[in-house]
Amino acid sequence: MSNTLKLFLPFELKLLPSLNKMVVSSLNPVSNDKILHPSIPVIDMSWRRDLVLNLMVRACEEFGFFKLINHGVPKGIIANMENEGKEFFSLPIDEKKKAGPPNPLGYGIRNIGRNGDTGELEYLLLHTNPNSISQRARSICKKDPSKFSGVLDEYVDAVKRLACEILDMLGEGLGVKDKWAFSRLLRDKDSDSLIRMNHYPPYHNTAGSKDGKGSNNCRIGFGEHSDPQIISVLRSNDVEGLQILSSSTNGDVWVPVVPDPSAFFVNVGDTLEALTNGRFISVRHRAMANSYTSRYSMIYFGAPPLHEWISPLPEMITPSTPRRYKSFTWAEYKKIMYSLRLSHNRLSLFQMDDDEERTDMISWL
Ligand SMILES: C=C1C[C@]23C[C@@]1(O)CC[C@H]2[C@@]12CC[C@H](O)[C@@](C)(C(=O)O1)[C@H]2[C@@H]3C(=O)O
Ligand SMILES: O=C(O)CCC(=O)C(=O)O
Ligand SMILES: [Fe+2]
Repeated sequence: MSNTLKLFLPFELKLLPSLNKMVVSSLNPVSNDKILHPSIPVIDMSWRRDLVLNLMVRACEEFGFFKLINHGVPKGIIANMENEGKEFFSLPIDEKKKAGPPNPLGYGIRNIGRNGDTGELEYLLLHTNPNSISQRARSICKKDPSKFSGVLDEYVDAVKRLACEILDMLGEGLGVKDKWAFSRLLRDKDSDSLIRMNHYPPYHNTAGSKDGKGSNNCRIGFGEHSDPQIISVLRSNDVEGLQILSSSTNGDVWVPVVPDPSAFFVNVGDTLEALTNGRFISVRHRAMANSYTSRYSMIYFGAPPLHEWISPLPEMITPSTPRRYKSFTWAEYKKIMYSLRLSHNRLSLFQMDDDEERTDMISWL
């Protein structure tokens, strides 16, 4: 039995008795072959703490992604947030455009970033700072800006708390001396964290099936990328679309994430990959717009303050795992990421070259 299978046994058993793979249809537009997909780790926050720590670390090492259930965020807070998003996206386009164009914050439609990326979506991208939210609320929700900012602040507060709890567990699970090393960056009053609400409007495929499930004629809602921050906590309504890229012996496969509105999905971001010296992987993912129903997602991107230096933690550097990434400030990383296309592997620009790695090894010894 593989280590992975042993580790994810509680939920693997529910899926398949003896294999860590499920046979499902690929949603990849270029292939409709039946392929083997690894199943996505599910972690129940009500399990024993030591088990949760262990599973989280393994999920971040193997997938950079996991589903979290029994997370403790009240349903009402989530429902209020989803309703604010739905209300905003149902406004006439001219009204919505008053909250844009994105700079990068604000309302955007189809255009993603500054370098020509597009997708079948509209979105609101906001800073999580309550002052920034209340200022933006004036152009987003003219009817009741203080209700809008109240709902967002409450959601951000709850999801940030969850993100910090996850990061503390990861720190402890990794055996990092300073187990608050990750969460401190999000708790900092100058943290550059963001909140994003995405709406993928129904895409009507007259040639395909009407339920949006049988069609192979998908459109990209949000193209392939990794999230640049430390951690992303995503929640969507009950409509499929999110896919993660998983590397296996068969090559890379797009694994469809079965939607679960009662759960959160957690992504490792580029910055956490750098902090863990590549032990955790920043998962590449995308969202498809292939349904007859609107898909709504909301994502909290936990980020460090702009001036913060990001370097692999000392415990993550050993003779068998030499230093992989150079130090950078979050401001520097952001500047580079905004000069690049969505799909660019921007963290690779900060990889140590062989000479630097050798010098670092010598100073370590
Ligand atoms: C094309 C771009 C959009 C993005 C900034 C970038 O230049 C490359 C990263 C993109 C991304 C992906 C994750 C988040 O949705 C996001 C807000 C982020 O921090 O990095 C977006 C950026 C964006 O939409 O502004
Ligand atoms: O909408 C989704 O499920 C994913 C969106 C995403 O990856 C992002 O906004 O960075
Ligand atoms: Fe993303």
